[in-house]
Amino acid sequence: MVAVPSWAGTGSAVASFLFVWAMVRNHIPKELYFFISTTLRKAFSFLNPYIHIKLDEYSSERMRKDELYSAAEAYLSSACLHRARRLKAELRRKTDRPFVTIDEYEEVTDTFCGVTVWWHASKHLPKSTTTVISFNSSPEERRFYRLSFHKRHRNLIENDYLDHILTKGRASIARNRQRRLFTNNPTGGGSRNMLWSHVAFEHPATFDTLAMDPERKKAIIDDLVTFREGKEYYKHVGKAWKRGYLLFGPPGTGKSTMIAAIANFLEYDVYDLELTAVKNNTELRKIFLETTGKSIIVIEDIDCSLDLTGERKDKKKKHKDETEAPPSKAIEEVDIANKVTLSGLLNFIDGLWSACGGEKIIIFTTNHIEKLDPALIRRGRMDMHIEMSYCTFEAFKVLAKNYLGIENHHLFDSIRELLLEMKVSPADAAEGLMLKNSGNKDVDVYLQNFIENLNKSKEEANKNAEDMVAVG
Ligand SMILES: Nc1ncnc2c1ncn2[C@@H]1O[C@H](COP(=O)(O)OP(=O)(O)OP(=O)(O)O)[C@@H](O)[C@H]1O
Ligand SMILES: [Mg+2]
Repeated sequence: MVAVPSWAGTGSAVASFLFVWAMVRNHIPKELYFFISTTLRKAFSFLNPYIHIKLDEYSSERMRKDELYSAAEAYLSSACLHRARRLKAELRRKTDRPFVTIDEYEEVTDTFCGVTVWWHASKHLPKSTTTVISFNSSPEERRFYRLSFHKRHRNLIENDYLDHILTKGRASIARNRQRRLFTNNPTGGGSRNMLWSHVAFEHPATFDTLAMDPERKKAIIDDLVTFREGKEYYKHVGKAWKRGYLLFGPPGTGKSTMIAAIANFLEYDVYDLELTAVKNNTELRKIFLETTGKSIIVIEDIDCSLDLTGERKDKKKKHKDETEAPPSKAIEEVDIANKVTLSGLLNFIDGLWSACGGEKIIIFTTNHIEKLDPALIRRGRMDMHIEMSYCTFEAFKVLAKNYLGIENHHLFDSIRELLLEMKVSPADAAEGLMLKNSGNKDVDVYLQNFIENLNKSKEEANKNAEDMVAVG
């Protein structure tokens, strides 16, 4: 362990002085006490070339954990842990791995641009510890770090090193945090305080395992990277830092799998929003405000969630059907108070509120893009429309690699031909390639079965088509 340098020999002199000082301080007038202590502090700081910066666990203005403290904690745990002898491990809430950091009263060194600094972990003990025995954890206990360095490096440390700590610490926190999958609780019910419930997000899908045309996959990844790194750009052009993706296509083509792959790629949390459980637009806004940055807000099967197109169609119908009595204004107002409307949803996506809380991705999925109101999915709201299609040969190759571990095979040509003629969803293709617990791991057999099944489906499809023609 390395300690902040001190002068040999002065230690015992200072200790004796402090002892005498503690004895006499209660017997001298207050004014004299303040005069002596101020003079002594000045003298010590003149002689001591080291500067100390204290990083408190809780910020003074709000009773919440200070971000710089948390960043320093994560930074020390990832960059300086190997130099510490006394460590502390704890299982923190919302994580599934022990978090190891330096223990209290331990000191470690760090080097930045050739300059050595000292980090000392400590804590303020609660005032009551000496007199009261408490069975609760000490609520007054406040941990802090003291960062010490030579005064000639003051500019470097204050301007660059603290920034470095913040950036590296934040990155380390993002890397190690357990990501979460949220779902909204029904609003208007009993648990009004808890708008979202969550579980650990553990979906294993990645872009490597996603069966899709490689070029289209690359275009999506590039788009995501541009978004993730676009903080300054979005600020510069005056846009909220958010991006919308519309995933559309038949069932089993990988829309939900794509969402999981995006979340894993960006390391974002996922908020799975069930619109039918939201009472009205006001509740929707509250729910939105409870989401955090670095998150994906998903509305699956948006065409089924609500009759979002109904609002506009009803108005048109009302004009056409003049014999029907118009609903009273009061009924209309009650109706709006009890449902999420298209305009409420549009506000949610890109109204003033949408810029709150950091970067966000909004994803809608649908099997029926044609049913959606164009206003909902116009560019700017849903910036990228991604069609998830039936299995192409390129997509099949990804599945074959994932499921069977092969990149080429003499039966691939026949499969290519069949996939050109047939509409097979990746979900069906994946099911056909899944190694069952039959003990038979022969790839030839699996591919042969796969081809046979495709041929059977083809024959059935042809027969159905012929029947239809005959009936017609
Ligand atoms: N493109 C794909 N790549 C890899 N696996 C896929 C793909 N599409 C489907 N699958 C497999 O099929 C299963 C179902 O896919 P998924 O739920 O993503 O389809 P979906 O498009 O969301 O369907 P739905 O419209 O019914 O919600 C997944 O668990 C996955 O194993
Ligand atoms: Mg789905």
